[in-house]
Amino acid sequence: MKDSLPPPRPPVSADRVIANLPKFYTPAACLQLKERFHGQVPAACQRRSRATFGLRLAKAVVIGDLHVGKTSLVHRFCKNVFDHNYKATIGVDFEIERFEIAGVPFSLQIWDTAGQEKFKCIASAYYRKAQVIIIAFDLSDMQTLEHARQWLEDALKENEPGSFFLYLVGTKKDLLSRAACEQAERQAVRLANEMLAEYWSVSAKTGENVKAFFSRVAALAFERSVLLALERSEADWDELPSGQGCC
Ligand SMILES: Nc1nc2c(ncn2[C@@H]2O[C@H](COP(=O)(O)OP(=O)(O)OP(=O)(O)O)[C@@H](O)[C@H]2O)c(=O)[nH]1
Ligand SMILES: [Mg+2]
Repeated sequence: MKDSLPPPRPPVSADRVIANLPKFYTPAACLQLKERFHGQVPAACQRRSRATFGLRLAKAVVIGDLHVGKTSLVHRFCKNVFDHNYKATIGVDFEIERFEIAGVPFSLQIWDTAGQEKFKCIASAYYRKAQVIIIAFDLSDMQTLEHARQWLEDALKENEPGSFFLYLVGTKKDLLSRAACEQAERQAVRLANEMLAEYWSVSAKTGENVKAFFSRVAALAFERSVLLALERSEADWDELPSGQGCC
């Protein structure tokens, strides 16, 4: 009997433990202004807090022009590395990052896609059923921002509007002066508002805002999945024997 139990999961690292809703980058373009989880979320999680929850997962897909820094962003977050050399992504790649949010295990499956046109048809097959779409552009090459709308259209071919959280992320912040960055951000925030996206500026090279960004992504996806689960089956949820619910 004892042998059939799955081995216990190693604890998540301290910087993947999220107790409160991480803050937005700018109130000018954010998905939620509030700084706490929805009231029902901590309560629901606490009810099951001592249970061994089934692992919950959200799918996040990173898209955007070639060379904007999608792979670098994902590698900085998942492996804490940065490579100056450019190696184009072929098709797609993915990483899984484990979090503990409000005491509950939650994972982010991060799909890193190729920006090169010739790989687009392979990559777009992986957009489906994404809870999160991250459109990356290069702050030092504003042409890549102009293509963000097209990337959103591509994502909408595979997903219903409103079924995913949308983030617009300006990369390579380290390459710009403060004034140049502010100017680029003004343009990006305007577009983020039109697209109903949350805006972030990051640098994979220095690591600036990378953890904060992905923590925010994971926490908002988690909150939505708990609220949806509660909405869908409040009754089932309450009937589950302790230890078998999600939250
Ligand atoms: N200075 C600086 N360079 C960066 C940053 N992020 C990425 N780069 C560089 O930009 C180049 C492209 O980065 P990638 O992460 O490979 O770009 P990508 O978007 O994944 O490209 P594709 O896979 O072809 O779509 C590489 O030479 C990186 O070293 C950053 O934050 N700062
Ligand atoms: Mg890449």
